[in-house]
Amino acid sequence: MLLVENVYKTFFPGSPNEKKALQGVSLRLEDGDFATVIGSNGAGKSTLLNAVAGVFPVDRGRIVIGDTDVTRMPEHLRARFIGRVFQDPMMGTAAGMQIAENLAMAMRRGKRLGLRWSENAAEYRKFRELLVQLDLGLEERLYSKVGLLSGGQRQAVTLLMATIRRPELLLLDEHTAALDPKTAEKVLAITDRFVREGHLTTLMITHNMRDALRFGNRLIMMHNGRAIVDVRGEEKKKLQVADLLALFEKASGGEADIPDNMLLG
Ligand SMILES: Nc1ncnc2c1ncn2[C@@H]1O[C@H](COP(=O)(O)OP(=O)(O)OP(=O)(O)O)[C@@H](O)[C@H]1O
Repeated sequence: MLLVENVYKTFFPGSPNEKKALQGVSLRLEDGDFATVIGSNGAGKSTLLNAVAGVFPVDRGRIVIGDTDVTRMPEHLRARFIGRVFQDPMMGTAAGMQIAENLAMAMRRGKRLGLRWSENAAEYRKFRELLVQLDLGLEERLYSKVGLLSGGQRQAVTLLMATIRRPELLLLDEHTAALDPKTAEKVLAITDRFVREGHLTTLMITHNMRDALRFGNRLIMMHNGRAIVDVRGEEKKKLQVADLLALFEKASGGEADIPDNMLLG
């Protein structure tokens, strides 16, 4: 469960560069909810994910993950509840380490690495099985350095790392935007499978309206630092891109610019 209650965040307050990024955003995800998040450029989507992850303190409001009020919890402690995948495939993995070492690190999130941490045969068997699920042939490359993988392969490994120990919450910030369309499709399919099978509570930012409609059981639209539309279930299933554009227009009072990359999706 994720509760975001009336959260505000202003960057550089009181200065000429003041930016009100979140202006009373509220939303609640139930266990297993998979919400896609769309919105115009600068709507506050990434800021929302960063606020939830604890990258910076919020000015007002409350954030609860599961049973824990994390509003004042520092990012490194919050990390034990959260799996994250960023847009940049270089960010989630350690390039100089093997795939197996990266996965071993993710298994021990927040714990000390034991002396024999890289020699656990049972664990390596498990890694191999998990890599088979990705269907990218990576099970044969357990000992390859992650830096040698393609962007899509790296994102898939990052996704595995983010979910290898079931997180209370999975945050995906345009995690396929930097990939070519075919690879993006593959990583999205893996994402969808992991989220469904793990019944993971998930927030996925996307610029692609089609993806926002195809995936998840909830769709949240942000504008001016607020969640202005929240459709779910059957209502979401019936939505088409044209309906989404109309909703966007109406909910933003006609003032939101729809980015081209959102339309192209
Ligand atoms: N760390 C920061 N310091 C200062 N301003 C920031 C910071 N992070 C975000 N902002 C500003 O807050 C506003 C919201 O940004 P945010 O990145 O959350 O939007 P977004 O909806 O993710 O947009 P996009 O689709 O363009 O990525 C923007 O005006 C942005 O410039």
